[in-house]
Amino acid sequence: MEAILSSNFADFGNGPRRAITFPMFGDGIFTQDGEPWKHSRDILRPQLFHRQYENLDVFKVPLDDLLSALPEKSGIVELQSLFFRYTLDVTTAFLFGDSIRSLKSSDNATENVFAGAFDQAQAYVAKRFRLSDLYWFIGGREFQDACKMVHQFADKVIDQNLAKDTTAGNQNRYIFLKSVAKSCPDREALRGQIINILAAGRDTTACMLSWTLHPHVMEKLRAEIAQLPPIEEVDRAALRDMKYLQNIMKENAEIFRPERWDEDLPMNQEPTLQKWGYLPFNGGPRICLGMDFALTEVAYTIVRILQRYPIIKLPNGERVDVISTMRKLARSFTSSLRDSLKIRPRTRALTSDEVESPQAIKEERATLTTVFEGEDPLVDIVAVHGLNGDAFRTFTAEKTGKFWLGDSDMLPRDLKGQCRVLTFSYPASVASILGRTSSDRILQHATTLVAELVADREVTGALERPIIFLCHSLGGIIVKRALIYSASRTGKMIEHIHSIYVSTYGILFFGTPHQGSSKANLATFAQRMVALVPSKVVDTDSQLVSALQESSEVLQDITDNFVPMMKRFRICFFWEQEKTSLGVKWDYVVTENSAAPILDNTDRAGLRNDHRNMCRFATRVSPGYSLVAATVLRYSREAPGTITRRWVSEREILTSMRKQEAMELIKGGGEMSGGKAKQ
Ligand code: HEM
Repeated sequence: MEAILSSNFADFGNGPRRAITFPMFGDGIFTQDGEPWKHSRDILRPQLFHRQYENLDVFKVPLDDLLSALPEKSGIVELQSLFFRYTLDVTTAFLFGDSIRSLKSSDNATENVFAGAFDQAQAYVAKRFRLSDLYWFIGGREFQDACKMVHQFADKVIDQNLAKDTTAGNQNRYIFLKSVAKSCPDREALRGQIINILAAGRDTTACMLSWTLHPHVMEKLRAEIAQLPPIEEVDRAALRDMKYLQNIMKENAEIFRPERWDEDLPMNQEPTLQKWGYLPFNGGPRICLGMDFALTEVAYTIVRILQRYPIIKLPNGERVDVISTMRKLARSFTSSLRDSLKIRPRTRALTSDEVESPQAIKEERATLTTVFEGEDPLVDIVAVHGLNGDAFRTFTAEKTGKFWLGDSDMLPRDLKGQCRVLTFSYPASVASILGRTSSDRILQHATTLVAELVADREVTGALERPIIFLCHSLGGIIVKRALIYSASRTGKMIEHIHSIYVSTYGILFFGTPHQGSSKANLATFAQRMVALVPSKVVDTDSQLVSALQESSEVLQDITDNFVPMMKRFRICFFWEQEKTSLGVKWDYVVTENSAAPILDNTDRAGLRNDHRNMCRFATRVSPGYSLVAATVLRYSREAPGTITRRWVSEREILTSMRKQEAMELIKGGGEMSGGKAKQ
């Protein structure tokens, strides 16, 4: 490869490429060789320099159009075809200064007729490539008409854009077309360059986008996105610093394990392989001129999509599969996904239909994600979301996308980086928790939380590090259940499970229904959660009442069992100070009485927000943020001393329990042997 692409470059030409593509591409960088090619490269190189798109402005309008073409909350969407339109829109925005906005246009609008003609002409060109020297077998009227339409449209857009007034506030805006026009002798030459770049930048980037949204990488990618500054401040440099995302973009279809790029690959052992082992953008003198542009475009698009839809999954039964057969490849020059990329994006909980499907519930696995890790952490801060919540979204401000748990400018900064922050994710739709088997489900999530935490802390050698829980809404019940479970596990073989109870120092409850000692309050809470997200937990009103009754009994039992151990923990209760729309009326989802019972030695405070938004802070000066941060900081400072002492006494207690058990065994054994001796 190195010889063909670089050292012996001059010995290899384009073969029949020019003749194959000329009817569509005309005279441009792809179809040229020798001196004309060198000249094109000289003209185009400075135009594709990263300074021209450093602030990412060129991507913004097309990206807004893409996001508005996606379902608002949840649903299934065929994304790959939207990506093809999107990359056409981005490339035209870059070339002409204004995007053709094919994503906004109706199907029969000129923009989409052009997009269709472009596809058709390109499909012919791809077929001609397969026949190589016999390319002329493929052509005919349809091909000619499609090429003509592409040229006519390009001419029209060129005319419109060249005629545009640059004095009306646009003088400083860089426009590719105008810069290239200065170096092109005539219209044909200019049109050629434009169509060549359009073809270079569209399918390639659309396919890369489709590949990058791979189900394996979502969780880790979300955590990296959560570390970004507010999206308005993100520029090309910030995207290049996203190590995991950059690795994902390098990954190929067959393997898809982005972590391998951080490993010592055999490819890195040898200088030639190092340079020539990775060739998606070609290498040598004809290396892709738009590589950096494409990587920036993909990175920014993925970040914005995942910020809007933290959960993206393939619908049940859908697979990620590369189109590898020649028949499918004939459709374009790039490898797209088999048939389509259907995904299920979600901003909120599943819709009622999806809630019903047991598969929808099963699909989501419980997981623990580390979203921040300081150098020498003194505490583990563990966030647990509530009903219909999400490990990231529950703690992310909707407008700014700020994820205050992981953002290095928010909580980690207030704790001087001396913490680890983790967030627990579990299936939390109304149907997956409330209802007849509530108690089993809550216990299942609680034990998973304990098991995941223990495993993580064991692996990182931090089993005795203090823990502070931050829990929203029903997440507080899961944490209480987890602590009850952990407290009860003292057997020799399961002592590690007990470590969560021993290490827990503080809990911040945000709108958790502690009830104010009445089951009616819990039933009301459950009913309100159902009202917020209508769901087919049950079919009839009477079933609903009895299901919620049962749920509220479960919540009540957990609360009762937790009371005796409360004095052991530092606790702060936060209640919502704003009402939530519950369909027909506005009300508190959890009342102050229930969320913040007045108890000795506990802190309590109101937060100026509604139930859903009470643990979302857009900036450090958002109402309530400093209160919450100060509480976590205070607990983090106090925790290490107390938890170290607790571990010392816990070890003594456990040792004496072991001794006691041994004594009882010996005693029991003695009686037995004594009995035998008597016989
Ligand atoms: C993921 C996206 C992309 C991939 C994988 C890719 C890949 C490639 C490859 C393999 C070539 C060499 C083609 C050949 O000579 O046979 C190439 C050339 C080229 N690419 Fe890209 N490309 C991408 C995006 C872009 C974008 C977005 C632009 C412009 C906005 C662009 C502009 C060019 C140009 C101008 C050349 C011609 C270079 C020359 O012949 O000297 N590419 N690209």
